[in-house]
Amino acid sequence: MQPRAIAENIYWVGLNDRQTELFEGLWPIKQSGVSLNSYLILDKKNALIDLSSDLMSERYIHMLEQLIDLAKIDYIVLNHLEPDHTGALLEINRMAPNAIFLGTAKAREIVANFYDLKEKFRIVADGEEISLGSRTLKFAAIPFVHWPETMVTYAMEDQILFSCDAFGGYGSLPGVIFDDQCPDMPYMEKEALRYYANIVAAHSSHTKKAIEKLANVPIKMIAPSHGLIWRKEPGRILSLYNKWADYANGNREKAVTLAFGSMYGNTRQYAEVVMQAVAEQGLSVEVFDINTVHISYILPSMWKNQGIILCAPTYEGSLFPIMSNVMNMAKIKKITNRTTAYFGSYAWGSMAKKQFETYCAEQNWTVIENLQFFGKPKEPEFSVIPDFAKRFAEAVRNAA
Ligand SMILES: Cc1cc2nc3c(=O)[nH]c(=O)nc-3n(C[C@H](O)[C@H](O)[C@H](O)COP(=O)(O)O)c2cc1C
Repeated sequence: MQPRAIAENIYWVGLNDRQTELFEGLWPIKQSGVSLNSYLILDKKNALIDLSSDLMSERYIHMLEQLIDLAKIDYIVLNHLEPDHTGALLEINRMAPNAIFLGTAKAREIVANFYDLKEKFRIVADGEEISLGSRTLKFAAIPFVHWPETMVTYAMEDQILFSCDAFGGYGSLPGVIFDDQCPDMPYMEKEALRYYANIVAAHSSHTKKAIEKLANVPIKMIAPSHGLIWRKEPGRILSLYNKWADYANGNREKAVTLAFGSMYGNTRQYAEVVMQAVAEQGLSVEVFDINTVHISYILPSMWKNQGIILCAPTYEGSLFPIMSNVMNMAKIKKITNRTTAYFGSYAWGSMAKKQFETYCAEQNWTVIENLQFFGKPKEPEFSVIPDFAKRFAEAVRNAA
């Protein structure tokens, strides 16, 4: 894509990353892609806000050169030091010798260690303002959304919030950059939730604090570092992030995530019947076959839903390893206080039940059922499902 003006003399200089298979080495983005948004403000002093990855530096520099001689850049604002925004830093630094980097004190520490860049860095305080000439930039620290050094930059006269990873989402930009131009908002919002659950969710209390800190700031536009620029409805992405952050504390959807894995079909067959019974209790059930569906796509469902049912067999004395990965990731992402159940097949002896119990105690998950069956599920195991579904639905509905 080519640079686009988002306001007078303020440009989006972003790129779609369609090459990276796994964002952060973990999260599949091959199908959705992700945009790496950077912004250039031309004024008496010229400022660049966030950069791009090392993979993209050549194309990124080419984009910038359409707008400015890089030697004329005065400030480079580093809202966040993750390498998807800073990989191009050394190359840019070489081509923009007159630029001073701006960031928090923590950003200075990180930049010194990641890029050996110790000179040319000016620490900006929380709330500090810098005049570019006709425009003023104001900086606000939002630590741990999602690294400790993170801040946002606010263009005061234009009321544009350059929010970096906050309020961002996966999904490459579909030839347009604004929310009001996007042909498929439900898709972009779904990808924003996946991004939230994968990247931000574990830091939800900090996200809430950031949203509260920004509550009285008049915002006409939110320009994040990934995904669409929110021009028509900046309040929309703010309220979505607020809702998603609130799921950490309760008020989750009265709905169910059912994740199952199976080697030979016994557990899968049982999971299908459980799914049907729970759905017949009037709860919406989102089902994931963990053998093939990446955890990245399961986490958003687990994050928003109160009910989580896990079905997996025993493997080498333990829970099926892919299920252990699902549970471990849920733990890392601080998915706590859920209503849950486990079902799984085994053949000669198993610690799976016990492991599930221990896990639930740690995560403060309320266990409604924890049941194993020998080989193929049979009538006694099937007969308990209707009563389980009733108790489970009730517990989900009554959860705070
Ligand atoms: C590699 C392998 C390791 C297994 N390890 C155990 C085990 O340690 N304990 C056990 O009770 N069953 C074990 N089983 C048996 C499975 O748990 C059993 O076949 C179960 O019915 C599989 O469920 P599924 O059809 O849903 O895959 C193992 C099976 C395989 C293939």
